[in-house]
Amino acid sequence: MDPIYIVLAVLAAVALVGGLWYLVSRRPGSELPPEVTAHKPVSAEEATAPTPAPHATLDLPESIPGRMQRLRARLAGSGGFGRAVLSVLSRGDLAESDWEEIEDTLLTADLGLEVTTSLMERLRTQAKVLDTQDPQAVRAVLRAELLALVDPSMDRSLNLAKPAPAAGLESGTPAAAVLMVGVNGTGKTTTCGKLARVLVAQDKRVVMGAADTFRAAAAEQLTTWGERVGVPVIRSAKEGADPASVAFDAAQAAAAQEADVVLVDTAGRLQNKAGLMDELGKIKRVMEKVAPVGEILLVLDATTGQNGMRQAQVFSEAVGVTGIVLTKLDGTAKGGIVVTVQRELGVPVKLVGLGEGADDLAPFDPEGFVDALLG
Ligand SMILES: Nc1nc2c(ncn2[C@@H]2O[C@H](COP(=O)(O)OP(=O)(O)OP(=O)(O)O)[C@@H](O)[C@H]2O)c(=O)[nH]1
Repeated sequence: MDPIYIVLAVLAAVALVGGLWYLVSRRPGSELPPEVTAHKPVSAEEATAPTPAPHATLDLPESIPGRMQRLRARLAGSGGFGRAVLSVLSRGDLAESDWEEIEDTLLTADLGLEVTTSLMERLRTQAKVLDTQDPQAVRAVLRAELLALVDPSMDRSLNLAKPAPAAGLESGTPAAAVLMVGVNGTGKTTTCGKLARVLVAQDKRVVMGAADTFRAAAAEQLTTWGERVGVPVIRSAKEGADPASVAFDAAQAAAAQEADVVLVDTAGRLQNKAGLMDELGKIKRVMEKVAPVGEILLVLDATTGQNGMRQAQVFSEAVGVTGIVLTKLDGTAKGGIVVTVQRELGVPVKLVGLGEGADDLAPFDPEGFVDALLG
């Protein structure tokens, strides 16, 4: 064949393949997914507007019995100290070295000196009157003592009653407001998302506010949770925007939408107590232009032990805490922090976080907790 015909045939084949590729790449659905295209610039008004709840199938929590069973198993993993004390007590005829072993175990579990001392005294008294060879009797005594320390009489329900509107509220009905406070990294944003998920499953209408304006990723993280559970998120486009203004917008949007609950996430990075008091106090004050804030949850990382306790004190002085969320209980054998934090702050542990998963948040149940500690 003449070489000119060969060249022409090759050119024609190249043109045909190129044309086909162009047509296929223009077909609907073959464009890049939106998350890898550049972000459209957002105005401040657009950014503080609620993100629309998507209509796609929403992510709902696992059934309650399934969730509780899984959580109990995970909690049992954090309960090393209950089982350890039980096994020493069951030896019968305890020598001084056995009592020292019990004391060390209780202190290591973050029960604190005062609680450990009084628990040791009570256990010693009980051991004198009790047949410590009987494992069931020993277990019953230890269970009763631990339960008394955890205090089942405390009211652990979340205050989600609809508040009376403040005088300044122009329209709408205010939602029950929950403010999430705590040091950075303790799990505030995650807890907001997990809690929203539980409330949505209870048919409550929820709005979330991303008042953690310190870290842009925190607002992104909350928005992702909002999309998963079908909850609008109020946020600001600007990193470092005034958190109080975002919290106010969230409370007002929730009132306008007649939502049941508004959950507001905050930052916890302030270097000093005065700054923290100012910021949290201001957030609460401006939210109360819409309605009183019924629940201020202090989120504490259970693995931080006594250091976490110091932070807890600062937060509770900065803003009146009404309940504690103890996160990361799955990652510690120091379950004693439940007792310590309740005694020091005088407020109940209301929720516990037992993992990073969306369903790893549970109401705190004293009996279930103590049983898990004892294995
Ligand atoms: N194991 C475990 N991890 C948790 C739990 N709760 C939260 N986390 C993880 O802790 C890390 C921090 O959680 P965030 O929700 O971002 O914490 P934050 O307090 O909002 O942090 P800042 O936004 O920096 O203030 C994340 O990796 C979470 O997945 C829990 O109960 N157990």
